[in-house]
Amino acid sequence: MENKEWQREQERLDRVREKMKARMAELEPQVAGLQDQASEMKKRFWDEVTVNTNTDEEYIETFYTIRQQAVLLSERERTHQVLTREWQGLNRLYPSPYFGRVDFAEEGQGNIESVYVGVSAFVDDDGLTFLVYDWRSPIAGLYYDYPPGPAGYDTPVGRIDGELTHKRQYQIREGELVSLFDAGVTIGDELLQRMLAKGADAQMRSIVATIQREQNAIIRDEQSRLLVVQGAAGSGKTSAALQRVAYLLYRHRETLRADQIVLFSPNPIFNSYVSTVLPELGEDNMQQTTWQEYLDYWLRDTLVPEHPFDQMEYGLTAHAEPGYAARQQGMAFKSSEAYMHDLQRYAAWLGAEGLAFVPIALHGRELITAEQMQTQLDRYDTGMRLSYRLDHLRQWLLEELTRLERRARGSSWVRKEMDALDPEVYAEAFGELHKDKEAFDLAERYAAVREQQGGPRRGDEADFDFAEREEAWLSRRIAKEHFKPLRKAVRELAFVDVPAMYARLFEDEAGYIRRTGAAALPQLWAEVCRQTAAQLARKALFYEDATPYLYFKELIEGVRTNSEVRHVFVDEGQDYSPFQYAYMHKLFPRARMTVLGDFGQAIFTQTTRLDATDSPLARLFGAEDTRVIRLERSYRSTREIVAFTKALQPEAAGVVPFDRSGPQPQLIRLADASARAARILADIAALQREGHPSIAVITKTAAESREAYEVLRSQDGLRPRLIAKDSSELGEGLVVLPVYLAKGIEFDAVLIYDASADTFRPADDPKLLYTACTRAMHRLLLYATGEWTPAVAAMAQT
Ligand SMILES: Nc1ncnc2c1ncn2[C@@H]1O[C@H](COP(=O)(O)OP(=O)(O)OP(=O)(O)O)[C@@H](O)[C@H]1O
Repeated sequence: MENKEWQREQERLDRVREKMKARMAELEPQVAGLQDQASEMKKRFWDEVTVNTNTDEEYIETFYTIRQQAVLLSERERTHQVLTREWQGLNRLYPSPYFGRVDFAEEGQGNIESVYVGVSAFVDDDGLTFLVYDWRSPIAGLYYDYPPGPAGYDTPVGRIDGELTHKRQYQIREGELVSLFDAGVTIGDELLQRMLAKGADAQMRSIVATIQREQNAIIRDEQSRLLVVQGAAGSGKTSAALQRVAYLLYRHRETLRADQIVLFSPNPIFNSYVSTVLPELGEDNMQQTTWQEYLDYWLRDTLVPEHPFDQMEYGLTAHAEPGYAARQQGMAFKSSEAYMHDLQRYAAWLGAEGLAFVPIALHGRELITAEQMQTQLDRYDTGMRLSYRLDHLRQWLLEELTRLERRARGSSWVRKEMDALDPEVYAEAFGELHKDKEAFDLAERYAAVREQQGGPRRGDEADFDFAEREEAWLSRRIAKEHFKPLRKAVRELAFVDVPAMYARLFEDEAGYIRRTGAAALPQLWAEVCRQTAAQLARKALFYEDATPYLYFKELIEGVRTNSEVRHVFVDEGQDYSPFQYAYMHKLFPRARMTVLGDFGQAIFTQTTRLDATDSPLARLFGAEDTRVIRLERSYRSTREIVAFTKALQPEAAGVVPFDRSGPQPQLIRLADASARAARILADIAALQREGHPSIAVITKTAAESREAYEVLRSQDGLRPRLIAKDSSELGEGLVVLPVYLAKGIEFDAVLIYDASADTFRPADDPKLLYTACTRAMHRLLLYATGEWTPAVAAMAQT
C-alpha cells in the first residue's frame, strides 16, 4: 500500500514536471525573443520617429509618434517581465516542484482538493487548475496553520472553513521523491528534524518548507502597524522576518517594490549572511543597512561619531581607566527616554531664549551676524514651530544674500579680482556677450519691424556699450561665484549652529538642569558633562550621543522624512534605544514596522525591552496598532545546548528546545594558555573530522580574538579567519570573532575561548556569554585557564 502511494506520488510528480518542461520550452523562445525585440526597439526608437517641428501640425504628429512608440515599448517590456518571471519561477520549481500537500474539503462543496505547496505557483494548461500553489497564497496557509481536522483560511473576500483531511510533506531532489511524511499533529517534525540536523551555512537558508504556525503568524500579519517579536535565541526571528518580506512582496506585488522595504541589521557581516534568502525565493532583496551607516551619512562633514563596536570595546575593557564609571552612567542615561524628554525641553528653551548661529562671512568679514539672525528670528511669531521660523529665516537670508551679492558687484575686491583675471575668462565674456549681441540684434530687428508697423520704439534698445557690458558681466560672474557656496550653506541650514547648542548643554551640570528642567540625573553627571564637552571640542561624538544629537538637530531644524519606504524591519531590536525608534518612526512616517529581538541578548548599553507593556516601543504607534508575538521554541541548538544556555541567563527561563539531541556541552579547564592552545587545536581537528566545517572561536573582546587567531594561525593547514568590526563577510570554515560580531549568526560548533571569571567577570552582564553560547547548533565547548565564570562554575559542579 505504502509503495503504491509512493509510486502514485512519483507519477504525479513526473506528470507535473513534464508539464513544467513543456511550458518552459514554450516560454524560452518567447522570453528570448521579446528581450531581443525590446532592445532592438529601444535601439531603433528614434529611427521610427521622424522628428519634425517646423509647423504646429508636424510638431503634434511627432509628439504622437513618440508617444505611440513609447507605449509599444513599455508594453513589450511588461509582457517580457511577466513571461520572464514565470520562466524563472518554473526554473526554480522544476528540480523540486513542491514540499507539501494538504487535502481540504471546503464546507458545502462536497469535494476534496489536494493543495500542493511550492516556492512559486504553477497552473495547468486550462489556466485554472493550480498544480502547485505558491506558499504565500491564502490557501497555502492551511499547510502551516493546521493539523488534520477542522481548518480554514482567510481570503481577500472572506474566510473559508472546512476540514483538512490529510497532510503530507515531501523531499524531492532533481525530480526524485526522496522522502515522504504524513504529518500528524504538528507539521514537519520529521522534515524539520532533517532540516535542523544539517550543518550551518555561510549564508542563511530559507525555511518555507517547515515554517511553524507561530512563525506563520509573523509572516502573514497585515493588520499591525507595529509588529514586535520577542523570541528566544534561535527561535527563527530573522528567518520569519525574511519570509515576511517575501510574503509582503507577493501579496502587494502591484504596489510594493523591494526597495521600499528597509532592514536594519546589527552589522555588515549579518547583512551579507542574510542576503541570499530572498533571491533564493525569487524576490529582490530589500534595502539593507546598519544604524552606523545611517549616522555616518547624516553626520557627514560635521562631527565624527564613535563606532558602536569601539564603544562596546570600551565598555568591556576600560574598567580601570579614570572616568569609566561616569561614562557608563552617561551611556545608560543618554539612551533613555528621560534624556529624550530633556532634549525636547531644551529645544523648547532654545526656541524661547535664542539659538546659536554661525555668522555668514566672506573673506573673513561677517556679512550677516549671528545677532542679526536672532533679531530676525524673533520677528516671527513664537507660536509657530521653531522649524517653520527657521524656514522663514532661511528665506530671509537668501534674499539678504541676493541683495548683498548685487551690492558686491561694485566693490573693490571684485574689481581687484577682475583685474587679475586670465585672458581666457575675458575671451569667454566676449563670447557670451557676442551671443547676447545676437539676441540684441534680433531685438533690434524686432523693434524695427514693430516700428514699421506703426508701433512705438523704445529709446534704450540700441543703447549698447560693449566694454561696460563686459565689465558688468564679469563682476556679476565673480560675485556669483563667491556667493554660491554661501547660498548652498544657507539652504542646508548650516547657519544653525547645532554642535554649539548641543555642546552648550554640557557646559556644566547646573546649566543642564536649568535648560532642561531635568529632575533626576545620574550621580556622576558633572563628569559626564566634562567628558562630552571634551569630545565635542574635538569635533567628535560618543556613540551614545550620536543618535540623540541627530534627534536634537531635528527638534530644531525640523524632521527629514522618507515617505517612499513602506516597511521597516529592525533585527536585534533589543539593541536600539527609544531615541532610535522615535527617530526611525519620524524618518519613515508611512512605514509599518516589524521589530524582532531578544532581551536576553541585549548586550549593548542602549537597550529596549520589546515586549513590556510600558515599552517606549508600544507608545510609538499606540496599543491599538501594535501586536506583540512571543516565540519560545528554539530551533538552532540541540536540547543539551539549550538546557545549558538557559541556565546561564534568567531571561531565557521559558525557552523550549526543539527535540533534537546531541553531545553535552563540554567544560574544559586547563592549567595554562599553552595547554589551552594545544587542546583547542586538537578539538578543532576532531570537530572537522566529525563533519562540522563551520566552527567559531568566540571571544569577549577584539584583543582576545586577535590572540586566539594568532594561536590558530600557527597551526599548519588550519587557515582561520579573523572577523573584525570592518569585516563585511563571514565566509566559510573556521572563524575567530568577538561575541558582539557574532550576533544573529550561527555555527555548527562554538568554542568559547575563555570562559574564566577573569574574562567574563562576575560584574559583567551574563547576556554576553549567553549570546556567545547560543550561536552553537550542534556542539559547544568552553575553555578556561583559571576559575570558571560564576554562571558556568555553578554548572561545572553539577
Ligand atoms: N521553521 C523552521 N524550519 C527550519 N529551520 C528553522 C525554522 N525556524 C528556525 N529555523 C532555523 O533555526 C535557526 C535559527 O533561526 P534564526 O537565525 O532565524 O533565529 P533568531 O531567532 O533570529 O536567532 P537569534 O536571536 O539568535 O539571532 C536557523 O538555522 C534557521 O534556519
